[in-house]
Amino acid sequence: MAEVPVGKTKADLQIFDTEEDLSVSLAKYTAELSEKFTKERGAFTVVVSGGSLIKSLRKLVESPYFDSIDWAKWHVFWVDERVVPKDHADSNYKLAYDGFLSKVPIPPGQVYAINDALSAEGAADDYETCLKQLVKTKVVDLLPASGFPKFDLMLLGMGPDGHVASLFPGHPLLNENQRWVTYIKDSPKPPPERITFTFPVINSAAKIAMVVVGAGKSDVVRRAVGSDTGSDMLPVQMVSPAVGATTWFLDKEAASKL
Ligand SMILES: O=C(O)[C@H](O)[C@@H](O)[C@H](O)[C@H](O)COP(=O)(O)O
Repeated sequence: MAEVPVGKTKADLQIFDTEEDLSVSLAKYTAELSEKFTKERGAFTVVVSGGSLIKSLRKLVESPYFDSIDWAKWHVFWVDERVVPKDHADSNYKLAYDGFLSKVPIPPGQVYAINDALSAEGAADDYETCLKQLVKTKVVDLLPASGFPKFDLMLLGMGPDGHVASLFPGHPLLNENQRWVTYIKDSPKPPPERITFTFPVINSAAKIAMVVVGAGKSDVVRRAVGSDTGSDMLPVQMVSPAVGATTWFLDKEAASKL
């Protein structure tokens, strides 16, 4: 595993021959963190994105992880969600439920979907209120230095334009530094209305896994973890945990321009 400078911090870089190999390693990494945080905190707070990431979590529902993980300690959140009903084809909840959550015994009350009856603004407020409550009850950790929630693990994907969560290149939301959860109504990637964690929350996480697969992302991977810094800072280049660590899981196509 190589350590490379990314933004202000260093990140571990793992490159796999195939996405299949990547998914095996991602399951091992996640299971080890589940054990560590469950032991340390009595809970494991996991944040997922939408997109291809969910498919790459498939090994967690297989042996040996299905049996060894203490699923009852898991609390699952979304780094971003589309403002659509939970049974809509565009829903990140539905994607994660169908591909992962329906196959593991996480207590349903510990799976924090957005309130799909609300507007984008209302759903962002509601999700932030829910997180604040969970910080109060110490289910979610707090990073005292930042005053933002410190999730144990964020499993993030990256778009071919370098977006993470629903934080898109050049968008004013990149500079949001007060809110924990905010909303966007003009997402360049459809559907347009979404809610998203902000950078201060992402960068307060204990561990971040950036999971990126395919040749279509190789240029942005080079900008993000290579020496090619370019002019404008891409959202993915702003992923820079204050006290935590980032691990990149790349297949060889995504890493082909490094
Ligand atoms: O709701 C979303 O659109 C996602 O959360 C988004 O941020 C995603 O993670 C990236 O776009 C990567 O998606 P792919 O891995 O499918 O390219």
